[in-house]
Amino acid sequence: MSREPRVSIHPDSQVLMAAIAARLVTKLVDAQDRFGEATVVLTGGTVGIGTLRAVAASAAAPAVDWSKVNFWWGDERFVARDSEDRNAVQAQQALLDSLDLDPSRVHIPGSTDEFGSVEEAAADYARHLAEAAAAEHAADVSDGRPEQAPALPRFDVLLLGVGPDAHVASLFPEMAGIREREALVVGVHGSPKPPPLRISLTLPAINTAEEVWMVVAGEDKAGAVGLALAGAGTVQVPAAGPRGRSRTLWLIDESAAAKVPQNLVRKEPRGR
Ligand SMILES: O=C1O[C@H](COP(=O)(O)O)[C@@H](O)[C@H](O)[C@H]1O
Repeated sequence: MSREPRVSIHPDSQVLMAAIAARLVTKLVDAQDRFGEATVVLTGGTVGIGTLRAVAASAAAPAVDWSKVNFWWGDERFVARDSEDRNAVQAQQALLDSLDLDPSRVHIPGSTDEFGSVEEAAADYARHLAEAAAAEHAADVSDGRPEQAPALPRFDVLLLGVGPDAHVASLFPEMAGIREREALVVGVHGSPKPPPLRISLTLPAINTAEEVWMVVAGEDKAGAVGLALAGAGTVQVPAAGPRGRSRTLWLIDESAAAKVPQNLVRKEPRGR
């Protein structure tokens, strides 16, 4: 499979979110068949949270063993733990609270209730990721070879919304986070979109995912989507940077697709 993006265009945002939900359920079931568990990295934003609502409404959702799904977040807002601004709080309300999850598999970045600075919360999230990676590695290495554990667990699928300014996760144009090439998690100061303090995976972390799904709807996103797919620079257009190891999918609606280069367009039939 190619790391180059593939674009699937859906008639409107409702059809889009139902289609992403169906794909996500299938992906999680497939990963559980293969590995005995599945790992998803969630996004905030309109389509990200709407997709979780669509999963909650899906007749296929019980096909997933939700107690064996590992949840991580691509970014989180550094505010109080129960703030409605938190991507995790929105995800819990949309879906997670209605599922029979294993709480030890739900990895929410820290909040102002636990940490005095966004850097401490980012370091803690990186530590959690490394611990999960080490545990996964220990379970995998059966022949006793002393290989070094990776710093990140396997991400089967990683979802990303895109802002009108082309930000992904909390990596904003021209800011330090999108320029980061070493750290896997960063603390973000001065986010142009409130709230100003955030924790984010970086591109080096995002691009370890097996599949990256860019989930976008609305005409206010058309410019960002068009630039990202036309190959703009990642620092100026962060949405141009994400690449899954085996697949990069842009799942978008017609309004968001208005400026997509024609050679990349593939329209999904209504209802998919
Ligand atoms: O702030 C954020 O924004 C983006 C996109 O949000 P949208 O409401 O414009 O769809 C989101 O993907 C990201 O996770 C979030 O923290």
